Amino acid sequence: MEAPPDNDVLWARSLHFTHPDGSPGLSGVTLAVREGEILAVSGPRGSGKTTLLRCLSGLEPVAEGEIWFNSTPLHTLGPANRERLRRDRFCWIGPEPALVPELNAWENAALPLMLRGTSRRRAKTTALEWLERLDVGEAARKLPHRLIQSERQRVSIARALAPAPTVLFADEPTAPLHRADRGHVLRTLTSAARSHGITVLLATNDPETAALADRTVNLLDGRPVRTVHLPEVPDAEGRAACSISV
Ligand SMILES: Nc1ncnc2c1ncn2[C@@H]1O[C@H](COP(=O)(O)OP(=O)(O)OP(=O)(O)O)[C@@H](O)[C@H]1O
Repeated sequence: MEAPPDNDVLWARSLHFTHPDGSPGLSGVTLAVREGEILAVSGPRGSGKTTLLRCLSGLEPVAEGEIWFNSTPLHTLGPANRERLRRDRFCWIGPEPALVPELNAWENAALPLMLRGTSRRRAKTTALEWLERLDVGEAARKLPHRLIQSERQRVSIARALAPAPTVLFADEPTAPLHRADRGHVLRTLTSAARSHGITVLLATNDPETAALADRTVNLLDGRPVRTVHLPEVPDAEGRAACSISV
């Protein structure tokens, strides 16, 4: 078992994952993510993007393969240590906002900071700054049920960025937003990541979203594929691009 190169913050080798009901999830995924990199994980619906992010973040233990976070082997950590690592170093944004219903917007956004030991006062200041940046500052004192879906998602994004995690896992983070709002929220997310050196894994099947990343890994049926561009051919059956497994 060999630790990954120093400049890779996350490194996975030959990951295999099968869902509890026997459905195939991942078959032999190998990838490296550099520190501060924004990596898009792209592919059609059901190609395994969410599964890959869940495995890399330690939410799902893999059946086979290795996952390294810096020099820590995630694949051999017990549940308590995995949980601690996830709390202290990772943040997650899902396609649906998942806020604590009893806490207002700023308290939700401040929660990960307080769990990491930041004082309530400092956590509140930081949370309010992030809510402002994401255009939901005015909703800071509202409970989640008084917010519309897109506001709740902005609060989820503020909550994920506020602690400046080492790695941010963002699974279709702008799915609940109107198309017109997506650009602003994604730019806020990517510029925050770049200015704070946050490494981002961004699952998306939207090419415009993937274009904001430094690099894209394409998945198909739980394995990475490479898109090969072929020269245009005049015949009607010719294809300009195809994908091959690598
Ligand atoms: N909990 C589960 N139990 C069984 N099969 C699952 C489970 N979650 C996902 N799958 C299956 O695993 C495959 C990969 O799903 P996954 O959600 O990772 O894909 P995805 O690329 O993120 O899709 P989407 O774009 O729709 O979110 C799919 O065939 C899916 O039906």
